[in-house]
Amino acid sequence: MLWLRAPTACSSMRDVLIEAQSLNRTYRHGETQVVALAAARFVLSRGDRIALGGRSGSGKTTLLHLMAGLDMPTSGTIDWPALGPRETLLPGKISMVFQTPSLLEPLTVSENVALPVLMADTADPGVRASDVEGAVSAALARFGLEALAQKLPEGLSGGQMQRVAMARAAAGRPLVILADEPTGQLDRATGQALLDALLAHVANTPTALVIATHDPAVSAGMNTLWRMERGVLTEAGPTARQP
Ligand SMILES: Nc1ncnc2c1ncn2[C@@H]1O[C@H](COP(=O)(O)OP(=O)(O)OP(=O)(O)O)[C@@H](O)[C@H]1O
Repeated sequence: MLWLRAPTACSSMRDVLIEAQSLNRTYRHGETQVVALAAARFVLSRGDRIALGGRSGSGKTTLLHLMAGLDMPTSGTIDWPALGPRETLLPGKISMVFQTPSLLEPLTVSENVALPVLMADTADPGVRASDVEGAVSAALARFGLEALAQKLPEGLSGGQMQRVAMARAAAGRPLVILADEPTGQLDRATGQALLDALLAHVANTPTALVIATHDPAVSAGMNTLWRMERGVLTEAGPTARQP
């Protein structure tokens, strides 16, 4: 089933962060084609909390990369009405937590968290250095990383690296955070703590979250379920959290 949640009367194009129509992504291996995303339609609005479920290989990473503007569709359209052109999205307006380790090895935890905030600020010279420091300190505190701030990634556990990646994605307060199975390598308690910190960080803000996950506990923390099945995206409905 294809679907589109159209902007409602009380929402406007300023509320629509990402909108896609007939979005396709096909990978080619010589003569073979893999349809990773087929005719997807969706709207992501301010404040949305989306859990993106689906089996391994169903197309979740492909969808997240298209939403972030990291990849181009084979056909169809994707737009960021409230965010601007694709080349301006990362890392200030949209941030990504990748499935695989992505910290920069020569930089400390603190520097890794600061990097996207600094990169985003280059487009906004009005932001002061103290604002960057404040954003980094707040993110380190939020994700329980203060004691690790001066460590290099090589001295961290996998779970700690994932916390740093999440703090890095959240520090600059982007309008969209896309996270690709951020708790996949963590035990349940650690994963829940990471999700709780993220939800607390974005509480009462317009930031929209889309989290690809196989973890029912993560899905339960979101408001809406999207499901991928062999490249087909459906909205599976509200989670238990939704009134
Ligand atoms: N760069 C690529 N080149 C060729 N095929 C790819 C590429 N990336 C993904 N695919 C294929 O596209 C399909 C969707 O992959 P994708 O990584 O988006 O799924 P996923 O749901 O994120 O999987 P997982 O849960 O295992 O991360 C799979 O069949 C995969 O093999």
